[in-house]
Amino acid sequence: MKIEHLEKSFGTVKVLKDINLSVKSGERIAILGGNGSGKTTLLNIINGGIKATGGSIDFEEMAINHQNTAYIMQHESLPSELRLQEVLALFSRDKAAYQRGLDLADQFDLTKNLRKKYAQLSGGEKQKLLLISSLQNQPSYFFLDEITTGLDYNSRDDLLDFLASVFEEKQASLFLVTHYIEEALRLCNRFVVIKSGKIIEDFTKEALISNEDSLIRFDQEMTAYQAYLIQSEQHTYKLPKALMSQVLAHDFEHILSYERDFTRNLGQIIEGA
Ligand SMILES: Nc1ncnc2c1ncn2[C@@H]1O[C@H](COP(=O)(O)OP(=O)(O)OP(=O)(O)O)[C@@H](O)[C@H]1O
Repeated sequence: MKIEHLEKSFGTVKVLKDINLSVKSGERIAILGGNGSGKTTLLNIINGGIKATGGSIDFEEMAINHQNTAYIMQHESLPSELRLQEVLALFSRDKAAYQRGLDLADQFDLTKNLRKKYAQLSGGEKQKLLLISSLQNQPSYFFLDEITTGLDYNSRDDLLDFLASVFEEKQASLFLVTHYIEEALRLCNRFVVIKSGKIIEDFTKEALISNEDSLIRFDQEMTAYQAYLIQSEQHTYKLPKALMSQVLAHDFEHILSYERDFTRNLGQIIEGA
């Protein structure tokens, strides 16, 4: 897919400016940036939800349509009276997909809630249901916008592991909007940073590992997200500086396990508090 000189204005306000991006099938792109930088708007234009006001997108061999796409938005919701089981039935493409949905519900500990209405589910359970209802149809293209917000630590960890295995098994393409560095590192192989509607960084995981300049810029851009990760749980924990020295030492695998352990430990502290 080739995006050239893409622009989007709402009224007189230009929120995306001269976006240029070439995307290969199977790339998993994290779209990062501060609040209001234009991430969701870009995601919505690529998946056809809204129209750009300038520039072009040539999808080339990427045939994105309703059948092969998982599209999960921030704060998405379903009719409150629908039961969990009914949601799976409604969204499944065929019988096999419905069965996959039930199996996934089991895997995510939702079987006990099958007859509960959507309105009766907790925030995290609603989010899991939204994901399962898409995953059951085995999509090839994923548009995921802040999908783990509201999940507890273990559910988030399980979900990321599960999505990582889905992406490994299937050469799926992913556009992921997230504020969590750990999530981006675990799921994506390319990182695009947007600031005030412009792409200011665009690098692959390999470049991130091998190029110290990228690492330093990544560090600068990511500082806000690391703080967000902690603040979002209303705790005053700070991510130790040691993490960044690991990044600079290119010890990538260590960072991943470190962040995972850190997140898990923090989860235990909060749950035990
Ligand atoms: N329908 C709309 N009408 C007017 N302005 C809009 C509309 N949708 C988005 N905007 C504005 O466009 C800018 C970019 O919004 P967008 O939702 O893309 O940001 P974001 O990077 O996803 O932010 P966040 O991290 O807070 O979710 C914001 O200033 C927002 O207020």
